[in-house]
Amino acid sequence: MKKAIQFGAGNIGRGFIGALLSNAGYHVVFADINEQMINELNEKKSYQIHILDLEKSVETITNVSGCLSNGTDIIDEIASADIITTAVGPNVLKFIAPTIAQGIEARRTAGGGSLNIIACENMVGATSHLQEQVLTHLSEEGKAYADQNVGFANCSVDRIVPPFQGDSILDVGVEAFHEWIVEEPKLKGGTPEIDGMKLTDNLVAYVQRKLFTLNTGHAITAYIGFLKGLETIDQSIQDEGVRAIVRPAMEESGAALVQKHGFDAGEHAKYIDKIETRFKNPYIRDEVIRVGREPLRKLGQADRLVGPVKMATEFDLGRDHLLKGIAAAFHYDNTADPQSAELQGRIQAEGFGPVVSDVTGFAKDSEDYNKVITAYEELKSLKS
Ligand SMILES: NC(=O)c1ccc[n+]([C@@H]2O[C@H](COP(=O)([O-])OP(=O)(O)OC[C@H]3O[C@@H](n4cnc5c(N)ncnc54)[C@H](O)[C@@H]3O)[C@@H](O)[C@H]2O)c1
Ligand SMILES: O=P(O)(O)OC[C@@H](O)[C@@H](O)[C@H](O)[C@H](O)CO
Repeated sequence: MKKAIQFGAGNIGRGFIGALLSNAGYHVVFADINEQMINELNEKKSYQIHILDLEKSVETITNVSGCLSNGTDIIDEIASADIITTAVGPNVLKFIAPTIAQGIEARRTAGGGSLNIIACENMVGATSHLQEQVLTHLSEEGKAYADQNVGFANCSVDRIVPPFQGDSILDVGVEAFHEWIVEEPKLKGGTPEIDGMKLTDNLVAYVQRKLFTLNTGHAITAYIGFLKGLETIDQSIQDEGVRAIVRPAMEESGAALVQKHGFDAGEHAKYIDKIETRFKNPYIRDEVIRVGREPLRKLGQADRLVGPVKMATEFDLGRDHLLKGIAAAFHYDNTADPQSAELQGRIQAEGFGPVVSDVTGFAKDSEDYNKVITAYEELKSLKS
């Protein structure tokens, strides 16, 4: 039987990618540092996915097991796997890279064949980033082997999967919508047959379309909602004041995406409509603190907030609402989130202006910089 390793037995790992792989006939080994989750997977060997949408249903996922990602068994698992996927968070890829490299070396020694690795993270070029990290841990022979036998394919991954309270810690609650688009030319040893995996040779367009529309709108909904004292995404997007920033922000990034990648403007407007409907889903409880998590990552220069501003700038297009969204992110003050605490600490210690320039790359007194400073002041009136 084919074997898949899914690094990260969290929401998207169990709620989407692991499930697709299991349904495609793979035995799925979830690799995680969460011992309780791993023990439970090995004991129950199955879990349930609750589709929480207008039409509800329950899907049972079988043929799964668990393995500690920081133990020793994982090396043998990698040596004999057909596909490796990850959903651990972009900042964690560097921690799993040495393990993947050891597994590739073991595979080489054992004379193993082709393997594909796909990092399913909200980040442009996540797999290429993982590949760079893995290469630093490989011997020269390991690098040559990987070059011949290991495909590192980027992807775009889309399904809203917030934390869920089920009968077992393994159960997940998901929206019905899902989209996984994988960069076909990078795959090695033929294309794996996985229902629900779409293939493209133009991945950057699809990753940016998703990250700069859904995740842009999601993050701005979370940050403005948080400022207004709202708890969930659906509450926030139903608030007219929040929607009045989020919708035009998605339209601004949309105009830039249409210019950049040649998407059909009418189709893109429908894509935005669908995303807004997904945010309004009343059957899932998605807290603004999950969607707003790690604000420094989200403010990164290729990420969902600054990324579309740069793209709009490239085509000399409007970006005022995106800039308001950036200002809202700088207001995100949640002591339970280490990156929020770091951001607020920096603003206190260094002053707001220097932090804006440093984090966003907007030059002091540039148009975008000045608009963020003004919006930051204006948004103070929303604070609950
Ligand atoms: N949840 C969603 O709606 C969603 C949708 C699309 C993409 N994503 C992306 O998927 C990734 C994971 O998000 P999530 O919501 O599933 O997060 P999550 O916190 O639910 O899951 C992350 C998992 O990674 C595990 N982990 C942490 N360090 C690890 C390590 N060193 N080795 C192995 N496992 C480790 C954690 O224990 C956890 O189980 C992120 O990049 C996120 O942007 C999430
Ligand atoms: O996972 P993050 O922190 O990059 O972003 C939070 C949410 O926007 C994200 O998880 C979405 O739910 C997901 O990208 C939907 O496909």
